[in-house]
Amino acid sequence: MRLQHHHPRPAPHAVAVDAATQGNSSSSLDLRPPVMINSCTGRMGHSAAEAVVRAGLQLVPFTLTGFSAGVAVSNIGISGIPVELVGKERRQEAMDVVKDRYPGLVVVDYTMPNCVNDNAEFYARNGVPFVMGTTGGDRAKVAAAAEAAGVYAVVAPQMGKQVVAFQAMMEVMAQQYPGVFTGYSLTVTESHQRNKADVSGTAKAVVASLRQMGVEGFKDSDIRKIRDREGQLQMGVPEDHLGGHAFHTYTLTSPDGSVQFKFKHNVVERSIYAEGTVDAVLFLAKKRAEAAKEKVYNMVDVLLEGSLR
Ligand SMILES: NC(=O)C1=CN([C@@H]2O[C@H](COP(=O)(O)OP(=O)(O)OC[C@H]3O[C@@H](n4cnc5c(N)ncnc54)[C@H](O)[C@@H]3O)[C@@H](O)[C@H]2O)C=CC1
Ligand SMILES: O=C(O)C1=N[C@H](C(=O)O)C[C@H](O)C1
Repeated sequence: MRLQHHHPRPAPHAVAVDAATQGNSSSSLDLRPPVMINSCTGRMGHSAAEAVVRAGLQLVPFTLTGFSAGVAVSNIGISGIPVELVGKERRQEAMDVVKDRYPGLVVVDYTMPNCVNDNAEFYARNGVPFVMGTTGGDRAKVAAAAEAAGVYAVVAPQMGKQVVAFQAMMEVMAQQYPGVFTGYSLTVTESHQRNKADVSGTAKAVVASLRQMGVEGFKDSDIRKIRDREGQLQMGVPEDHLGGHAFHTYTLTSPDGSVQFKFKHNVVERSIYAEGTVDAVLFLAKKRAEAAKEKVYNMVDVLLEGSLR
């Protein structure tokens, strides 16, 4: 494994451009941090890594993986950049190397719901700011780990600007008109690619706002999760996007059935989240440079600050 070898600190092209045009001040470097993405082996991690490169930020050429030691997997390439895979058994060693070679880095996590808390605690313990894009886990514990370590973090199940704006609108509606949908019944259906492990984190967030608007008796487990091809096609997912989509429909019906509201957000592919991820990284770098008192944010905070491009 190349981790053992000493490499001179790289001079990333994007940072070098900044340094040349902005007088090489430490703040210009801080505001465009190197980014480590865990895991570039996954669909979302791969897409976010491409967006990082597109944005001219330096992609750290190491990525944590869910593969165990001994499993034969080869390293991967992101937009022509070779990225070395690091199994869990060597992740601390890798993080020590990465922190040394890429000072000021920000970490992005797109892994699996079952490792959200372990990963958040790992980043917090290492004092590295992180964007937790992975859904699931105990979200309060993720925030608590970052707070306790004094580490900046954006924790959000949804990074897509326009969907985040919809979430924000629902939060505002809940604050302004609590109880407006009292007595209404709710159904929620979401469809994602077949191997999405958990129920939509975005749907859960929107349902939380709908509860504040008066919807009663609706549990997260009532969200209808579609993962089969037939159900996906029936919901209107284009056939060539069965492998990468996020369709959501929320239906509110009045007690006598005379009024119905439907909210939908349908996304194919992953670029909307990947671009939002870069915005979250830049937002965290800014918060760190400002030494902001608040440490833990969500994407609505990023949107409200005008930091979503
Ligand atoms: N916040 C947002 O806007 C979005 C969030 N997501 C969420 O991101 C997560 C990942 O989604 P996908 O990329 O589609 O899944 P995926 O299954 O394609 O990728 C997950 C990757 O994580 C790796 N992994 C598993 N355990 C790991 C560990 N302990 N350390 C490092 N890597 C590990 C796996 O090997 C796999 O390559 C899901 O929770 C999904 O809901 C997805 C899209 C947008
Ligand atoms: O796994 C996905 O794909 C997505 N996950 C997020 C979620 O669970 O809300 C965001 C979006 O729905 C895509």
